[in-house]
Amino acid sequence: MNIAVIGTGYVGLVTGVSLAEVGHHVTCVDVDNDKISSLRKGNITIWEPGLEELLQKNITHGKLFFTTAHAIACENAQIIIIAVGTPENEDGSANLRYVEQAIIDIANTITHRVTIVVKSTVPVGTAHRMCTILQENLQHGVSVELVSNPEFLREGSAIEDAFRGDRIVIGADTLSAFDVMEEVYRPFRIPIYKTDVRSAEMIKYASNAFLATKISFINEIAAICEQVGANVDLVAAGMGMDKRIGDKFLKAGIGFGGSCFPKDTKALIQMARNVGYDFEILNRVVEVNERQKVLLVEKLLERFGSLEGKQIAVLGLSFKPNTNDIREAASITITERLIRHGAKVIGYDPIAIEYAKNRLNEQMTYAKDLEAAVSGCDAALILTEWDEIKEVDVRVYHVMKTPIVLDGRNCYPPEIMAQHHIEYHSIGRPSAGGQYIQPLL
Ligand SMILES: NC(=O)C1=CN([C@@H]2O[C@H](COP(=O)(O)OP(=O)(O)OC[C@H]3O[C@@H](n4cnc5c(N)ncnc54)[C@H](O)[C@@H]3O)[C@@H](O)[C@H]2O)C=CC1
Ligand SMILES: O=C(O)[C@H]1O[C@H](OP(=O)(O)OP(=O)(O)OC[C@H]2O[C@@H](n3ccc(=O)[nH]c3=O)[C@H](O)[C@@H]2O)[C@H](O)[C@@H](O)[C@@H]1O
Repeated sequence: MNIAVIGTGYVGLVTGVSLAEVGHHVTCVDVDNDKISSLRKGNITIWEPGLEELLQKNITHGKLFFTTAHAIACENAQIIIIAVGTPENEDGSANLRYVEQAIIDIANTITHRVTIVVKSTVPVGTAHRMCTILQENLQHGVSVELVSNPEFLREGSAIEDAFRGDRIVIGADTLSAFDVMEEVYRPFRIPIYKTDVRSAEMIKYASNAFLATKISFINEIAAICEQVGANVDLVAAGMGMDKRIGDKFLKAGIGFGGSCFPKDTKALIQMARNVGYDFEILNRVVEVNERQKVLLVEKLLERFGSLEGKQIAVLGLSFKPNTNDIREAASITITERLIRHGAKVIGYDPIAIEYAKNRLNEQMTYAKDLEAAVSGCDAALILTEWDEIKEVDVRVYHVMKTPIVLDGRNCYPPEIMAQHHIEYHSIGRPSAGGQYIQPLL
């Protein structure tokens, strides 16, 4: 099929590449000239394992094209997928100006019947509202169908998610729209869940909010574990063995970041507020997360009293491993706070440094590797559980002025750190690690 994708951010690009990979003819359009010229050369801006190779392969095979002209992208398209950003407004609600502009761009361009797919995360009712705007701006005689098809991929494993996701959600009002979407996604062999448009829009927010709730829940359990001498990792493993609970998204740490959980939780709270409902649990999920993000700084202040003149290494800058994305990463809040308390901060990340440089506090400096980062430091904070950090020989911390490690991602067994005489503070675990008894299966 001929498919146009509007917006070549993270989601638009992964969508374009994966649809081309299964044999569709895809043209991606973006208003950002630099992005398009870089993508045409086969270069990606947000690093993702395997993405650049698939991009280059599909460009070379003539299945994937990039343009800045909506008319070129939409000319022969049977499907137009909207994958533009929906950032946060000041009050937490979703800002729809890019989606609205994309709809106008489409309306100004198409001269034939087409199915328009909203993949951007949008509040319930948006697709129907966009349909009205579209009808008002369409050229005479053209008819369109509007479909909601929210995206569930995760950064860092987007290719895996695109080809092996748990479900594809399609919200539509007509059987013909479902038929078209089934044709688009049939090659992926992923279960398709068909529903009405508004429910599809809500599935996206409810899913992200539920996952965020699991994270804040386990972080609260971690806070209690620290007080009562239990080990949150062992608790989560034991809970996760119950299939009704599941073992995913129960990793305690320094809270959730990234371009979606923080904004989507707030947007759902706002969506509820607009209809007079106070989403109490979700309010608390967000509050717990704000507290969790600065927990390591609190622990550091408790340990040192003052951070004035202290040299602190920050290990891991991206919001999670396997991406160079630092949007809403804990590293932003933590480095700001450390610098405000008078600390000197030196950062290290396996791949996010270049991306981080313009976005983190300008007083921060960067190291070429982990050893250089911690060398001579008063303390090291671990913010992202990169394999490189988890698998390092922990004796590297002996090059510090004082080997004090505050681990926001529970990367090491506390016993090992104790054996190597490293002062070690992690999340929700007693410093001796707690007793681990293998379950009898
Ligand atoms: N980043 C992620 O992992 C996920 C994001 N989502 C959702 O997908 C949507 C897109 O997210 P990202 O890709 O991260 O956004 P992004 O903000 O990184 O990229 C959006 C792109 O759209 C382009 N654009 C804006 N208006 C345009 C127009 N009228 N015509 C053509 N191009 C236009 C921008 O220049 C930009 O390159 C959001 O609603 C987000 O919530 C959903 C699942 C995962
Ligand atoms: O809507 C979106 O944009 C996407 O948001 C998340 O994906 P993503 O933000 O890429 O990353 P996650 O793996 O979900 O991690 C988000 C944050 O939660 C944190 N996290 C995750 C899991 C966990 O157990 N504990 C925990 O603290 C991570 O460190 C990270 O900061 C969802 O997992 C995707 O399904 C969704 O499509």
